[in-house]
Amino acid sequence: MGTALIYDEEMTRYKLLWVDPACKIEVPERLVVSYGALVENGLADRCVSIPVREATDADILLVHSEEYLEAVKKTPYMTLEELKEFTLQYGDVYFHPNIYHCAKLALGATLQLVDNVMTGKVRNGLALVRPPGHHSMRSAASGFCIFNNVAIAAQYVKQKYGVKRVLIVDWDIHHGQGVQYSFEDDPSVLYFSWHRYEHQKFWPNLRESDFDVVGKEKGAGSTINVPWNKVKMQNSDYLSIFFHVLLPVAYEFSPDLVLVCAGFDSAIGDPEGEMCATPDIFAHLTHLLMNLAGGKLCAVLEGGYNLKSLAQSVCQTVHSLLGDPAPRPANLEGPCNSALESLQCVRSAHRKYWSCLKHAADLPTSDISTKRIKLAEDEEEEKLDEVEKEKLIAAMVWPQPVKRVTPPTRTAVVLPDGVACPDRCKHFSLSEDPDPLVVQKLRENFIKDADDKDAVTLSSLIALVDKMEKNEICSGLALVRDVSMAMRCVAQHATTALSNRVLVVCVGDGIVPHRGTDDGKTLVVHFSSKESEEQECKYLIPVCLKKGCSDASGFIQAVLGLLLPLGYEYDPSLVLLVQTPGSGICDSVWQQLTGLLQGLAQGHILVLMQEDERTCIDPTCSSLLGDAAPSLGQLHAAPPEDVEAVENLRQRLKADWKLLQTTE
Ligand SMILES: COCC(O)(O)CCCCCNCCCN
Ligand SMILES: [Zn+2]
Repeated sequence: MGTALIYDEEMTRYKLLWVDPACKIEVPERLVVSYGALVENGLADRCVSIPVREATDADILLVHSEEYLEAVKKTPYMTLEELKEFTLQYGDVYFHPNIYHCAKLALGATLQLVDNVMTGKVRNGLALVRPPGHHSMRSAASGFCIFNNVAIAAQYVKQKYGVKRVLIVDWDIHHGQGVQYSFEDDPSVLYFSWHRYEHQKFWPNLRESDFDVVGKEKGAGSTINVPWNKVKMQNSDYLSIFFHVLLPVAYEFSPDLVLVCAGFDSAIGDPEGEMCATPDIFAHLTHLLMNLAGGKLCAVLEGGYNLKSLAQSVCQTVHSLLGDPAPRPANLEGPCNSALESLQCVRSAHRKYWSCLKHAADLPTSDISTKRIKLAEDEEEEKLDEVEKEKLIAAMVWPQPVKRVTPPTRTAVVLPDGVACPDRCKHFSLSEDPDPLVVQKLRENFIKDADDKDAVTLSSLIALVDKMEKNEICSGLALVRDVSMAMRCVAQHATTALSNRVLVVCVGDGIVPHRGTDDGKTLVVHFSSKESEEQECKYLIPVCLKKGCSDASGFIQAVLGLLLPLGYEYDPSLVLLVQTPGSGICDSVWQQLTGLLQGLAQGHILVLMQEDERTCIDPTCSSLLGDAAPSLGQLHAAPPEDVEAVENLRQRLKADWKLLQTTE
């Protein structure tokens, strides 16, 4: 299934008609450069183009009041003076004779996207719209917003499709208070927002944007606010919040649909956000959400005012929606102290609502928190006047995102004779006879007793890994007689011949290679049900789960809160995913794991399985080909000893792996 792109240039036909410093950044060029970049990068053509429609009164009244709608209906006929007058009653927003028409198109575009995803015409999509929506309230416009596109979309799908649970992820740098107010007592809509806050000093300056506002009555726990109390947040800060707050809760909640308030003012260069996360981070944020809700994801443009980083961020998002491998998450180091403080506060505020956070630490008591100590340079910066600051931010530079080309072959498979090659995969076998020297070396190193057939298989695997290295093949699956031998052989080849870093993820009670873990060339994470006899060290991490991988909740929480942070910080060039017999892992959990790991190593993942594991071939290939994994359903509480085990492991390892930190 494809990716929808919904855009109409009519939505560029309104703008600020008078002087207002607060609104001058919201310009039509925002849409023009975003759509233009999608066309220029050949992304628009790869999407399914869906026409916008005008929202009806009924659509608008799902969230807004009659009196507000009636008032807005009058604006097309107002003089300039009347428009200015009308605008004064609201904050940081402006009206224009054509903005009501455009607001109906923006909402209509959003609902068209939702309809096409819910009816299965497309898997996911992006609506490129303005005016944005997440600040507008039942009876008030606010923050450039007229109708609350995403809030209305959530009510719309509940009403029209009987959707039980909707997740709204708001990665715009402003708090979408309008969305929060619409669902604060509604447990069926989980609203997550991070936002520049600076202890309430940043717009919209609301007390209810802080981490301890969690929703009301039945909705308690279904509002997650992550305040950024400092600017210059980076990729590591954003990913830490995904790994240790949003994803664990989202998987427990198990939404039927994911809506994204896709504001890109959280990217570097933006005058509003003043953050330092680079546009390629949206490739990962999008990818990490794409295995929820069976892949049903609707992204709707909100903010984003640096035309360069906006265009790049929009392209990164659409690349991921199309299933293109994400760029490697380079140079992640770990969250800054302020982000860590917010992380700890949010996890503590929500531990009584979400079993995945039950073991979260208390609120930070440290009085050295960034709250009270105004660091010298901050005061220094504050002295800079607005104009100076804007010049500094506009002058910010960052690396051009790497080109994201999908290799000619998406998934290659090495199968025993007689096993059919799944659709859309390419059967991989040695084009010519294996090089006798290679076979000789293999025999010496790996195949003492085994027969020549192994030699052929192993040399096929080496050839396959070489082609992945050259980006001719993206991912691979191999069924082998002896997975441990194959694992050691591939790991050795990849680390020595190709001088790469290899992340080896072992699932099941099989044998684990010890090689390569001391020099950091290999990072082995081994999930099993048995206490390991292996000596744990920085690069050899045994994860013992009571019920092994058979308990979906315990396993997936270990993947989200431990394996992904490790993998992203390690940043391998190849992922080796090995399933040894007796893992007990079920297909849908295995597919979630395979899907999530493709955010690493530009999607270069090689799956090794025992040759008699025939039932696993199709689900594995489906995931390797980029299909969304099936939803796991609402997750019950993980076995306490498993949560404990992962928590203890995180505490022990966080000195070496900064992305594992969840407390100051
Ligand atoms: C949903 O709209 C997207 C948005 O969240 O980006 C709107 C931001 C309004 C920002 C209002 N203050 C501007 C002050 C200028 N220095
Ligand atoms: Zn914003």
